[in-house]
Amino acid sequence: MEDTRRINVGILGATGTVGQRFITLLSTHPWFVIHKLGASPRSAGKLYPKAANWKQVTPIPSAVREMVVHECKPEHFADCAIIFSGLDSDVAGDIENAFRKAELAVFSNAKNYRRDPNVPLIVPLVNPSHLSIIAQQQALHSPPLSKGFIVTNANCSTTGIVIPLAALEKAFGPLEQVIATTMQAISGGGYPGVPSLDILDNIVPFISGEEEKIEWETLKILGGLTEDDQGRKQFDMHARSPLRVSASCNRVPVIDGHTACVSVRFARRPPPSPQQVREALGAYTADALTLGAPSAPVHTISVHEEPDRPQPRLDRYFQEGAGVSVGRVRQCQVLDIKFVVLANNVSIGAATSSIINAELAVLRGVVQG
Ligand SMILES: NC(=O)C1=CN([C@@H]2O[C@H](COP(=O)(O)OP(=O)(O)OC[C@H]3O[C@@H](n4cnc5c(N)ncnc54)[C@H](OP(=O)(O)O)[C@@H]3O)[C@@H](O)[C@H]2O)C=CC1
Ligand SMILES: N[C@@H](CC(=O)OP(=O)(O)O)C(=O)O
Repeated sequence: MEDTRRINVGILGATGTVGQRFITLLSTHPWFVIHKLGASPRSAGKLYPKAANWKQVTPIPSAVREMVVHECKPEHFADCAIIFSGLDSDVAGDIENAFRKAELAVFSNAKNYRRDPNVPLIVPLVNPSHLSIIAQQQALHSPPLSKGFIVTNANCSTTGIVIPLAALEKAFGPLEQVIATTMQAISGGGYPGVPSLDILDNIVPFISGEEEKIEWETLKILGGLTEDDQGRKQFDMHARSPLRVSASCNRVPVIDGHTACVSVRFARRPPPSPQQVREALGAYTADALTLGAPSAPVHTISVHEEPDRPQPRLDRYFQEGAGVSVGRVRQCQVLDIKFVVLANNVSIGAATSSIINAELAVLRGVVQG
């Protein structure tokens, strides 16, 4: 039977890089209907095409061409069941909290609440079960909430790295050590981003705060959600694995698509062979797909045999940007296995993850339409 649900959604930061991707994806979504748009006071009151410096390859969808942009105040969004946030992190903390307090369900791309012990940090192709902490977040809020909550998705580089790691952990047990070196696209910094004179003909070997985020977020995502003696849920970074992560981050002259070279040591000895790793990665199916999330990719990981893949220009649209591409799986002479992974930072690294997270929350009955 056809699923005919229609759920009104609002987009905060609708004029930005991630906000534009939200609009493009949501304009054809089977359940979600774009109902309200929000951005800064500079954009508020303007028709969307006047407020946004549209940078997508497809035109502004007709659904938003006549919409007026609002200030990001909950009263303008009261008739939305879901709020997607692509807000600048300088303002996301206070605004998202105000929306939660107003009993709105917020799905955020910003970093502000990722470390909150009652906020799930969800890469939808990895740990959707962490949505179960929402009830505790609502109960511990002052005053307690019945519908409002915040769910975050991960940093875009973390997302690309953690998906193959989850597949390896599922197939071969706990991981002990991970060393990752990223080559991150310019779009990761939002628009206009790094000045052209800094990034053309160049590599910038520093992205503020990025290495710490990859090293910490990976542990929260792959870690377990355990209960203490009083039945209180808590994220246990090492419940499932004794993992330690080291990241080095670089900005490179690529428009979209974050690449990472990753080396892994497994806890179990002997470790799997490169061929076993290839097979496990290719066989990985995210629970989000089996649970019925409409935006979940049919194939989570594309495994390349060619020696020169993945490449951002060729592989960033795999599964419309919702899957990740892995290649160069081989033995590592220091740890066990090494490979290269590419993820579309503005799709599965940002808007697509938020959208799948919201779909999963709807399927769990945490959000009502
Ligand atoms: N780009 C990426 O690949 C990824 C980004 N993220 C995160 O997503 C968020 C958005 O990133 P991105 O789209 O790149 O950033 P942009 O700078 O492109 O967009 C920021 C958005 O925030 C709005 N904004 C700024 N100030 C205010 C304010 N005072 N009140 C309300 N709205 C405001 C802007 O509105 P206006 O146009 O009116 O100024 C704009 O819509 C960030 O937190 C970022 O860290 C996460 C993963 C990946
Ligand atoms: N810092 C990332 C993008 C980003 O905004 O990350 P975060 O959501 O963790 O702040 C990049 O530059 O590619």
